[in-house]
Amino acid sequence: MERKPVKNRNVLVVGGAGFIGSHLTDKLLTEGANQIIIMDNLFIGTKENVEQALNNGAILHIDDAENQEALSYIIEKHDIDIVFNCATKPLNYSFINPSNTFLTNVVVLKNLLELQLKGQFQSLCHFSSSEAYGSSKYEPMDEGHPLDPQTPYAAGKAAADLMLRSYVKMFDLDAFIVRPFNNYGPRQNYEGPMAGVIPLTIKKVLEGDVPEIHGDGEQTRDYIYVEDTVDIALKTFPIISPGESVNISTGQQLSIKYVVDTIVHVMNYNGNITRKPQRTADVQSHRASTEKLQTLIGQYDKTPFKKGITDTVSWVKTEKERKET
Ligand SMILES: Cc1cn([C@H]2C[C@H](O)[C@@H](COP(=O)(O)OP(=O)(O)O[C@H]3O[C@H](CO)[C@@H](O)[C@H](O)[C@H]3O)O2)c(=O)[nH]c1=O
Repeated sequence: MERKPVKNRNVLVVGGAGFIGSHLTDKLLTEGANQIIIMDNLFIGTKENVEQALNNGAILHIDDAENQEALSYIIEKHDIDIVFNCATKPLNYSFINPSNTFLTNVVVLKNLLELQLKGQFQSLCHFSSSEAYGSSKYEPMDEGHPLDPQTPYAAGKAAADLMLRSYVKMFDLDAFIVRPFNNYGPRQNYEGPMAGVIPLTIKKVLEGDVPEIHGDGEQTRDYIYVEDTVDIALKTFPIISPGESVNISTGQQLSIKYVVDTIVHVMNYNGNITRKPQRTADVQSHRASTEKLQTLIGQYDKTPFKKGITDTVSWVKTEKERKET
């Protein structure tokens, strides 16, 4: 399968002002996409995330992709060729509003598939999540690993994946799935109950608060730096077949205890670390197989974890200072 790359094409990034979406938008600019359109409801995304992209010619529509009419209007207006779907609600929002989290993950993709079926655009790259696998049944987890979601967030991701595959089989659409494992890096939300362990720990240390480890800290994740994720997604874009999925990860398993220890070490923090009960329905262990990714794009030098953490700490610091002045 050969798909024309993004250069000179009109691209829509749904959820393009969010964490992964905004980095993807930046990367699309450097890859020479023609028009770059961002659609975001700013639920968790921010205008600041795309400030630079907007200065470089990207266009932002603040609107909700759960509204099919609004989505259709944007796609038609800008004569979109390719859609990247990065829209989602945070996993931790599952605790506050489970049905809404589930539905966002399903409805946005459903709308996109319906519009693609009507011929409104050519190609669809859907950003799913490793969470759709649930805890590992075996490791390394390849793309054939069962989908066994443990949260409504993950159930929405899994349902969306199945819907995409069925539309490809039945209607021969040009749509595929990239499956990032845990992303971290600049622009990841560090505020409040929806923040992930890396940005929240950094924020706590900066504010003189005590970082927390949930459970025994032995649960593992496969962390990848966000700029690597979007670079890899665009490298796979021209070659991955419709209906296929590919893991985006390092294949390196880190315990949460190791993650928190690395952050406090980088930040020279010698204070306490509190233990909290393990989060309900938490994934216990994740380690991805990167075999398929390597077959597609070859060897890829990923950002070393400590370097990625150092850059993330710098970003949170600068961002907090900017907000406080
Ligand atoms: C916020 C926080 C979390 N934890 C624990 C809970 C989990 O066992 C582990 C990782 O939690 P989180 O950082 O929330 O990440 P996780 O549950 O893996 O989910 C993330 O990664 C998923 C996979 O990329 C994404 O689909 C989700 O949107 C994203 O939220 O760290 C702590 O030990 N301390 C903390 O302060």
